[in-house]
Amino acid sequence: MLKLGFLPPPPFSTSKTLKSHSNPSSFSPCLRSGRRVGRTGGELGQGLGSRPPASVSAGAAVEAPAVEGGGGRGKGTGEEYDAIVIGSGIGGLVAGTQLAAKGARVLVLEKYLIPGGSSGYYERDGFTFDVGSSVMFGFSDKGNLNLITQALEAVGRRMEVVPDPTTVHFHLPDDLSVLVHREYSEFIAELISKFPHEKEGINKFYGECWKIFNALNSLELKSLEEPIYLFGQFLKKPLECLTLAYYLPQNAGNIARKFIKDPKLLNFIDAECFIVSTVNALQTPMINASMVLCDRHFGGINYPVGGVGGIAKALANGLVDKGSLILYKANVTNVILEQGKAVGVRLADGREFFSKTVISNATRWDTFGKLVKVDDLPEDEKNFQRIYVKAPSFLSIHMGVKASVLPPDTDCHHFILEDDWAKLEVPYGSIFLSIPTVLDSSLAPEGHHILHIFTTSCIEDWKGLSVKDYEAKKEIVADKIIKRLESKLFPGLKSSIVFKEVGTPKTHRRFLARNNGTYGPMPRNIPKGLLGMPFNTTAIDGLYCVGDSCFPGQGVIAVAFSGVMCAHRVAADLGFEKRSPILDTALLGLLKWFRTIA
Ligand SMILES: NC(=O)c1ccc[n+]([C@@H]2O[C@H](COP(=O)([O-])OP(=O)(O)OC[C@H]3O[C@@H](n4cnc5c(N)ncnc54)[C@H](O)[C@@H]3O)[C@@H](O)[C@H]2O)c1
Ligand SMILES: CC(C)=CCC/C(C)=C/C=C/C(C)=C/C=C/C(C)=C/C=C/C=C(C)/C=C/C=C(C)/C=C/C=C(\C)CCC=C(C)C
Repeated sequence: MLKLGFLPPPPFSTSKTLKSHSNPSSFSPCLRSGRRVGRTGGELGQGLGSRPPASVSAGAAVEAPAVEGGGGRGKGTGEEYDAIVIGSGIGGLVAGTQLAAKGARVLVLEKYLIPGGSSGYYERDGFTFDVGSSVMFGFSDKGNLNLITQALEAVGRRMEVVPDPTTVHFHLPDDLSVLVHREYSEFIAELISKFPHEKEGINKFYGECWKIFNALNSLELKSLEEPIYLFGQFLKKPLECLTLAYYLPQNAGNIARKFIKDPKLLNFIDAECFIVSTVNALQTPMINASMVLCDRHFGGINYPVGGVGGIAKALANGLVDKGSLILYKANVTNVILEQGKAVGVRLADGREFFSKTVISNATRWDTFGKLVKVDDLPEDEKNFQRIYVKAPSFLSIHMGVKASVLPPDTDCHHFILEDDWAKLEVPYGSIFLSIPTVLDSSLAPEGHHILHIFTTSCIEDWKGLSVKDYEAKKEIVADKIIKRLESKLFPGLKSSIVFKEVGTPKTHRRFLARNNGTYGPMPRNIPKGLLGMPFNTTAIDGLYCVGDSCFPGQGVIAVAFSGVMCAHRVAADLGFEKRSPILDTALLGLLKWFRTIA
């Protein structure tokens, strides 16, 4: 196993400490071979299973101080925080920790038992599973775009990481197999060897991506909604800012078509974009495509030792160290408005907490559909819903398998689309597979590997079923996917399984509070790049959004950037950073207008 030595071992979360806490979370409620822990009903009235026992406390995973008995001024017992963050996904945690590091007093309220949301973890029978995918961008020791590393450092945390020598192994129709090597030159040489007639086009398209990545990487990243910073960057780096402004409304597919003619190679570019955006290249903003297509070679993909869940735990611990608070089992049902301004939140159990600002890490559909009670949806949100719809959810299969089933030198991440390019964006059409134990063997008992298999799936496919039919359908669908993997990659896979848990879009909705299980917005049609994507401020004074329904969209590094931007804008509004109210009005008005023409 290669070890990247740039960071010392984390003081807070080795795989050992992860495993020493008993079963703190339960992403998918169904246990192996029909073993179940009872049901609590809830939104999955059809019986997906249950959360872990209520006696399992957040403190088992994070040293969170208790915030008991309501802290609201409504109850006359609590303080007014600078900011309340609803939700502890990476977006919410980065916003919270950045603010705490600037000296603000923050309260993070998380519905679930542990932090992390879709970047959380759960443990079963000695296996530590990542809830979401295990491909981590922005986790290197280089440049300005290593936002995960920087977010941890802001609260005095570091994690040991293992570099992945290959980002992803594509297994595509017509036996096209492409390995995305960490070394850019090796990847380009491999791609050119498959498409020698497109050598120039390949170099030009990926070269264009580097132009954008280098511009991004040269900037100090803060809020694009804060004029003093934005105009300052234009003065310091005019060429880079103009480059970004030029590409902001463009998509990767159009640019690829300028340089590349071979339809099969264009299909490959679609697959490159699809794995990070769940849409094809024509619908993927060029800035986002460049970010991921280059960071994987610049900083590389690096896996945190002990699992992805360690990132959220470290951020939550860091937040507490900075004198702020995180409270679990805190289900926010309302944002409290006074004279049109957000001043606090109410929980399902009736407790109220008050603050100068409220930041929602819930999806925009939930923030404006459930948490904020206004008669009419603000124009900005109508505009957002005009341009974007909910991206599909996933069916995920977490498995523990005997190590002997994997050939030696198996890569960590695979993307499989067997025989028909037309199936790329169709539910269950393609298969994502991560085997994080290839990089960190401590995640599984000796002699075993973890396989996390996922494929796009829509909640509609899982509605209206009885408990029995729902469970049976999960088994049937999972079985088909496993058979496909058996015939494409790993003969004998089924008989090597020692643990299996299947999650559906309903599981994602229930345990991660994702609206319809979605992983963020996707454009309804061909978008104008990132131009229509809302930033962090909202139409409601004092209310901000953070996470994947904000600029720049889905992905851990993307939501980390949204957290950095949000914290900067909120800090300026709270007086922790410089601001100019006149320039604010002008810039926010201009950005709003850009969104309406997107
Ligand atoms: N490797 C990867 O790239 C990878 C892996 C996992 C996840 N992801 C990405 O992470 C992104 C999501 O991050 P995010 O930060 O936007 O959101 P998130 O879904 O991870 O976190 C939101 C959090 O808010 C909580 N929450 C929601 N409503 C609440 C309420 N009313 N009260 C209290 N808590 C509430 C949820 O329980 C959850 O913990 C996804 O887009 C996904 O692509 C990426
Ligand atoms: C304001 C205006 C108007 C103008 C101005 C100009 C300028 C200055 C601009 C600027 C801009 C900027 C800064 C921007 C930024 C951006 C960014 C940072 C972005 C980022 C992005 C990212 C992303 C999108 C990411 C994503 C990722 C993901 C999603 C991932 C995923 C993964 C997976 C799923 C994996 C797969 C797996 C397998 C295959 C197994």
